[in-house]
Amino acid sequence: MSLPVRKRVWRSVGGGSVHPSLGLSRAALAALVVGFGALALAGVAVPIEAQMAIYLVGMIALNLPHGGYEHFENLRRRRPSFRGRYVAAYLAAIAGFVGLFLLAPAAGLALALVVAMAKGGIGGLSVLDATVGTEHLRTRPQRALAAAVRGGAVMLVPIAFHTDTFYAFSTLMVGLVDAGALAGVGEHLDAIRTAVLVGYGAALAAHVALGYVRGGGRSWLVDAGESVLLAAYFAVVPVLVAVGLYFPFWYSARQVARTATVEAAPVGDDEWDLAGGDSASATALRAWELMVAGALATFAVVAALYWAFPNPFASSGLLPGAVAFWSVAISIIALPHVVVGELLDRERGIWYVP
Ligand SMILES: CC1=C(/C=C/C(C)=C/C=C/C(C)=C/C=O)C(C)(C)CCC1
Repeated sequence: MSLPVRKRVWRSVGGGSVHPSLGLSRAALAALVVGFGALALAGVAVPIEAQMAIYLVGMIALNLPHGGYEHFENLRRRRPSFRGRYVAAYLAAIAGFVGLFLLAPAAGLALALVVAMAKGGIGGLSVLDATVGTEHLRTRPQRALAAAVRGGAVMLVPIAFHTDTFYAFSTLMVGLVDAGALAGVGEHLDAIRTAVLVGYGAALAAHVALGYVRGGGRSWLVDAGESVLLAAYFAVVPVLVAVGLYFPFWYSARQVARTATVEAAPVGDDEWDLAGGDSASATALRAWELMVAGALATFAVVAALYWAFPNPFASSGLLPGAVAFWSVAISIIALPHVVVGELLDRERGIWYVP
């Protein structure tokens, strides 16, 4: 028996035509698995400086504008009063997360990992809902497991397969406030690695098996294939490159596919359209103005975060310091993406699927 979630119907609404970025995202990840797998087999190590540069370009230049665009798309045709509440809740969530990180940096780091996993997991499931359908996911717990497996690939798999790099950069991240906050964790790394490996492996196997038992079919095959591809990608590709390219080349590309697939469905009230206009050029100009305003607002938030942390670059060099700062900053900015944009927005949600 299937349980309704909101007004969602857990099936494709796209009438069979799915945006090409869905296929491209799969091809990109598979190519990276093969490429980095071959490098590893040949004993070639990718310099850490190059990895950090790839991470920063992927996460700042490519991922950030897409995050802003998702909010624009969500708010575009909503009532002004709703937009006002949304922005207020957004800023409150950011302030709360900063407070937590300042008071308890290890808990703040844990929340940052949860935010990255929730964005990848819940956002990824919505793409599946809209494009391929999710008939094989019959119950709420089964859907939660599906989201946890997709999201868990992003942070749990790297903990198990790139443990030392993960720990080193985690230490830098808490170092924005307290360089010693993770000192006690170092001696337990082997145990943590084993627990994560066993736990994640069991969750992945249970997810694939349950989907088969609960109906199988094409949606199960796609879901199982993508879940295994994500796990392989984060196991094989070095963690900074993997996370830095996952968000633009998988997350963002696939949300474009979701948007394109549900475009035909009613998405709000044209009366309030932020980008409305009498001509195509008037609409383009308004969209441009909104993008510039959004960029300046984001810059102001990032500047405030830089000012709020006692050691914004973790007392480290430019590249590692920037990776640590940006990872904390983007997680703080992305918390409301999940909480305000999806969980509190009962009417529609940022990963809208009718
Ligand atoms: C802990 C840790 C990392 C954490 C990254 C995070 C937490 C990224 C969050 C991204 C988000 C939320 C993007 C949203 O669009 C790194 C830098 C990969 C390196 C390894 C250790």
